[in-house]
Amino acid sequence: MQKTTIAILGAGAWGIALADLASANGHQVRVWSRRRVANLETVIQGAEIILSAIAMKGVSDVVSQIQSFPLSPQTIFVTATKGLDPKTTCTPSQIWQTAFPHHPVVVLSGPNLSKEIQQSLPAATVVASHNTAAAEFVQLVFSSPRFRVYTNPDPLGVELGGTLKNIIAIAAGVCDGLHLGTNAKAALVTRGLTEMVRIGNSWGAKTETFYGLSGLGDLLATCNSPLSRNYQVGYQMTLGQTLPEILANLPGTAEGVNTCQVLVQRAKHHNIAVPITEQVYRLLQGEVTTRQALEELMLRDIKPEYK
Ligand SMILES: NC(=O)C1=CN([C@@H]2O[C@H](COP(=O)(O)OP(=O)(O)OC[C@H]3O[C@@H](n4cnc5c(N)ncnc54)[C@H](O)[C@@H]3O)[C@@H](O)[C@H]2O)C=CC1
Ligand SMILES: O=C(CO)COP(=O)(O)O
Repeated sequence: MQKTTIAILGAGAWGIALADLASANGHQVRVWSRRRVANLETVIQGAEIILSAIAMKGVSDVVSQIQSFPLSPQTIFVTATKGLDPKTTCTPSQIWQTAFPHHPVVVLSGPNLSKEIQQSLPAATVVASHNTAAAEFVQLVFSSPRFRVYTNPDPLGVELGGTLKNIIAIAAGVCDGLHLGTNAKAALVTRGLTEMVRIGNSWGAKTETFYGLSGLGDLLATCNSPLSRNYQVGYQMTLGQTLPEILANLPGTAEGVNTCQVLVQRAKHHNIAVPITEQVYRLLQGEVTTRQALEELMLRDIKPEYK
């Protein structure tokens, strides 16, 4: 394909990994971060794709900065952030789409631990949009023999898969830290997926999306890897560290911590049962120990598997 100009916003682990993938495919890549000298307006000038790999806490601010700059009407926005806005509970793609209603917005999400991608290990991801042509264009830009990119027409489901699994990954870290065994881990991940589908459906996402790469795929990756920062938060809580201590030493962002808080609010408001999320929330708040959280989950009222 022809050379594309891509502006990558966010020079964290994921922004740099995506920049390297696009550069390796011969595209012209410019990276912006709040800590670099490059000016945001200059970086996005003339870009055919603006890809955001900014942590959730910075998304709204960067979106409003970009709103004041001139843009080509063809510019495609790609969002790779996995979080929820604490004020509005909106997803990052909803924030981008509201700010730029006439531009295509594509969600990029999948089982993509950046450290493995930086080691050139093979991986697959999903690009999802209501604008099929835009998703196919982004698919071409990033596809390579070591990065297999699928398209999907359910951006909300793809985005929520990547966002909601972070909470289950915290719980999985607890499960491994307490040495609860393989049966417990399988039960947690499976019931976690049920919880993700329940939340996703109430939001308007499709069930089948959660059984794909961006849902089950990302859940398997992050619930089974010490490379996942969210998993690390849960694991280290079993070692008796406090949340502020863990976060102070964590390499990068664990979005699940904030997502959990936002989700508990939203679930209460919409009357959705989220027992695992609730226990992770109470644990992060210091209201229960890891053992008490486990006990609360195991002693819930018995019920049918699907209801
Ligand atoms: N690292 C990974 O394996 C993957 C991460 N993600 C997601 O990508 C996002 C970024 O993750 P990482 O790069 O790993 O995190 P990181 O902590 O390494 O980097 C975060 C980036 O966001 C920027 N940022 C933070 N607050 C900001 C603000 N207020 N204004 C402007 N920029 C701000 C930082 O400067 C940095 O460039 C997260 O939502 C994460 O869930 C998604 C897939 C894989
Ligand atoms: O989302 C990820 C891999 O797909 C990265 O997970 P963590 O944010 O938990 O490190």
